[in-house]
Amino acid sequence: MSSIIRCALFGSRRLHHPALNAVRAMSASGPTPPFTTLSISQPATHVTHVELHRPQKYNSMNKVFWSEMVECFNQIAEDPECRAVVFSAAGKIFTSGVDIMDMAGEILSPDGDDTARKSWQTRHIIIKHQKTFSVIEKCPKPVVVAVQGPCIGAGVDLITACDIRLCTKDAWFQVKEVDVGLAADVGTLQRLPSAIGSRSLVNELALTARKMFSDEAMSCGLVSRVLPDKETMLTAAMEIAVEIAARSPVAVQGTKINLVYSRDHSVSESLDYMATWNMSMLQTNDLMKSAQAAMEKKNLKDVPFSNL
Ligand SMILES: CCC/C=C/C=C/C(=O)SCCNC(=O)CCNC(=O)[C@H](O)C(C)(C)COP(=O)(O)OP(=O)(O)OC[C@H]1O[C@@H](n2cnc3c(N)ncnc32)[C@H](O)[C@@H]1OP(=O)(O)O
Repeated sequence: MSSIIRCALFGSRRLHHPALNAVRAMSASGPTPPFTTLSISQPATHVTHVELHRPQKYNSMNKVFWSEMVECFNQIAEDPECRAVVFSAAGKIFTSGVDIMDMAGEILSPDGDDTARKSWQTRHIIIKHQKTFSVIEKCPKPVVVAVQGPCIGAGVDLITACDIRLCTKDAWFQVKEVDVGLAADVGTLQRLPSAIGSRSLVNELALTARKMFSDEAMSCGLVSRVLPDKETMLTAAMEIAVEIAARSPVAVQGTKINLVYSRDHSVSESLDYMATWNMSMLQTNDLMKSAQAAMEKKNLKDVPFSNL
């Protein structure tokens, strides 16, 4: 386990279920050093909570956020203690997207003596920023995201890289990029179509930048639940994360990896990948432990699975 995550975890109270107690432990007072935009805690066994913490700046994404996310999720991916993640944002606004004041210089004035060099540098910058959300998808631990209020621009890029999306009744989503003169370039156009399922709706949202409110987000499948307020939503997110974390990490992480793979490949390729995956993963002790617990009608939360 990395020193940053360890410090974050052991610095916070170690609570177990029920989810409500865990949610109380989730209200962070500020970012967890050395991070300056993220607060990390362990509200329940094997569950890591990552909170975007710039509420005074509408949780906008400044330069340091884009690299801290990569550092944070790479550490979570490597942390055998973590089996599920809740991602949320402090305050009343989930995010207002990219921090326009902090980021404009980097995006609009790339270094380079000529167009070729400036273009090369710009390409490098875009790819670097794409990694900020791709790390969520590449992390084998499932990520439950909880959205309250506005989720704008890069916020949509972020949530579409997560595995399970919940929101509050007052949440709204906006693919804002065309309003600020650019085509969204860090994940929305690539991931939103499979998150929603209707190409026509994705096209409408991305081409007009109209706001989509929580009832429509629910009916089109962008979120799987709408909760009345933030506390109820965080409780629900925690309950889901605790359920996931109670199950075999071999089964859970294999499921996430194969779900992501099958989204991007044919059924035939995905079945082939699955067979290769499970030819070794079926040899886990967790299979027998889980089957025995099912036969004995035992709660999986009481079955000890080794860390992966
Ligand atoms: C290579 C990287 C690629 C990444 C691309 C990402 C693209 C995007 O994210 S596009 C979206 C960019 N964001 C916006 O356009 C911001 C939209 N903001 C809003 O819609 C509203 O501000 C909001 C709904 C969040 C809040 O509305 P409210 O009426 O409550 O407040 P305002 O008076 O509008 O704003 C208050 C001050 O906050 C400043 N602000 C808000 N958002 C941002 C932001 N993203 N970046 C920087 N500053 C922001 C706003 O300018 C006001 O400042 P001031 O006038 O100094 O009080």
